[in-house]
Amino acid sequence: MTSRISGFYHLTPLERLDKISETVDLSDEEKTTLLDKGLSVQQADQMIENVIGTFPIPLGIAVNFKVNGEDVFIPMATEEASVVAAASNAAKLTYQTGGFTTSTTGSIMRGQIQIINVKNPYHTLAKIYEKKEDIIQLCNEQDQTLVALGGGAKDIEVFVLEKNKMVVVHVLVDTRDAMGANAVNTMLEAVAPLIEEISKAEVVLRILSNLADKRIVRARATFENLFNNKKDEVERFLSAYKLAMIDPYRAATHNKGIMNGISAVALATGNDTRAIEAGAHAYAASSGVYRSLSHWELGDDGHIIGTIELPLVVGIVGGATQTHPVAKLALKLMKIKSAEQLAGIIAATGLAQNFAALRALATDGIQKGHMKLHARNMALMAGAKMEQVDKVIQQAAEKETFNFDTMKEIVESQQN
Ligand SMILES: CC(C)(COP(=O)([O-])OP(=O)([O-])OC[C@H]1O[C@@H](n2cnc3c(N)ncnc32)[C@H](O)[C@@H]1OP(=O)([O-])[O-])[C@@H](O)C(=O)NCCC(=O)NCCSC(=O)C[C@@](C)(O)CC(=O)[O-]
Ligand SMILES: NC(=O)C1=CN([C@@H]2O[C@H](COP(=O)(O)OP(=O)(O)OC[C@H]3O[C@@H](n4cnc5c(N)ncnc54)[C@H](OP(=O)(O)O)[C@@H]3O)[C@@H](O)[C@H]2O)C=CC1
Repeated sequence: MTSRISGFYHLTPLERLDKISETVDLSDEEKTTLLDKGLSVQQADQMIENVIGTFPIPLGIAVNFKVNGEDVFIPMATEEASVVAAASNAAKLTYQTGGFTTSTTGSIMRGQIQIINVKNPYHTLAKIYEKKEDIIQLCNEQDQTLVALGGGAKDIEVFVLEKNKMVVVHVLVDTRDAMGANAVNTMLEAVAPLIEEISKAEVVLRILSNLADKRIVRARATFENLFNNKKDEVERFLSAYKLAMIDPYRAATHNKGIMNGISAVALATGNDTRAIEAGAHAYAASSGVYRSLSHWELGDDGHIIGTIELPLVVGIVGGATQTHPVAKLALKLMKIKSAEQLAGIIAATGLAQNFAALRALATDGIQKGHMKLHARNMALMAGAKMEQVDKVIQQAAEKETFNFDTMKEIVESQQN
């Protein structure tokens, strides 16, 4: 199987699906699910409240990815043009240098229990640690499945916030292949009365933390030096990264570019994109200054070496991962066997996304590539009918501009 398919984007959606089906066995029913709207109103009505319909967004496939030695087609759900093209374009430049290599620190989530108006916080801290085993045992009584899978509550950490007379207990829970929020929150609510008994004070918050700093994923890759060793372009690329390390205004956009890739795969697999984004941005600020989640260095051979590290809390069970039919298919397309494997692929996609953006910004600028692909949206926005779009774009290309005003002029001239 190879994910390196040149010109994949010239195929029709059905031809792309057939191509992928050559290596991932998809039934006709599964193909229909993907090509139809993917989620029925009846299914949606089982997932959230007050359902009146569904909100389908495009599902693309990033090609050219090799992650930990395995070729993989990566499903990306996004409304933004050029994101899938960018990820594929960047991955292409790593295909011959070994692709992406990833690692994870495990699947430990932090659950927080906040205790207020604590008279003697340090005395309370000591008493809580003395009862650690009771706390852990009571947590694990809430989720036999998780414990049977080798997961469950493993440890606690206690913090004194002296100024506010608060003590915060962190329960460290291994949630295995689940994102784990529901599992952790259930444990915290069950153990809160015991914490109040030990501390002789009032518990308020019992909720997991999205700053999952014990569930860090790292990815690295070497990108062929497409600048043909043009020194100035390599320097421009690296200067764009360095700005994102020292300037929060730039770092916010730099990391948004990374999340274009990360959130698209997270959404496609039914994961909680808000939880992932909250954790990523909190981690980006954890040094005290909000900065880039990725790092870029010049390799000996002139290639550019990229690395990324961030908390990436994803599940392959729980949440919508198994209830949304397309999410299940997205996991099948990537042949996912564990949450850690999925997290690695997602981190690799974010790194690729970042390379493509920095490369465009350091050379032609983002608009040249982005607007060429965004043109279809602009033509439709300017009032073009579906059958008109290709002709409108052709005329816009002749004028070498894809802005709304030009599109509107072209559409109106064609319709008169
Ligand atoms: C857009 C490209 C890829 C064109 O780049 P190009 O060099 O014109 O592409 P190419 O024709 O040489 O093709 C190279 C490969 O790109 C892919 N590719 C090429 N065209 C397509 C297409 N139509 N559909 C799908 N895939 C496509 C495809 O894999 C292709 O390989 P091939 O199939 O030829 O062997 C390039 O200009 C690019 O990567 N630009 C960056 C775009 C980007 O980053 N978009 C994200 C949105 S902008 C944003 O929100 C993030 C940002 C910018 O703010 C972040 C930041 O500030 O850091
Ligand atoms: N701040 C946040 O991020 C919050 C997020 N959420 C939401 O919580 C949901 C995710 O919570 P989560 O607990 O994962 O969801 P679920 O409770 O749906 O699924 C987790 C449960 O699945 C069972 N399970 C079966 N197989 C496995 C396995 N291999 N590994 C791990 N668990 C397994 C476990 O035990 P058992 O069967 O005993 O349950 C586990 O408790 C998401 O929808 C998210 O949006 C909710 C609140 C806050």
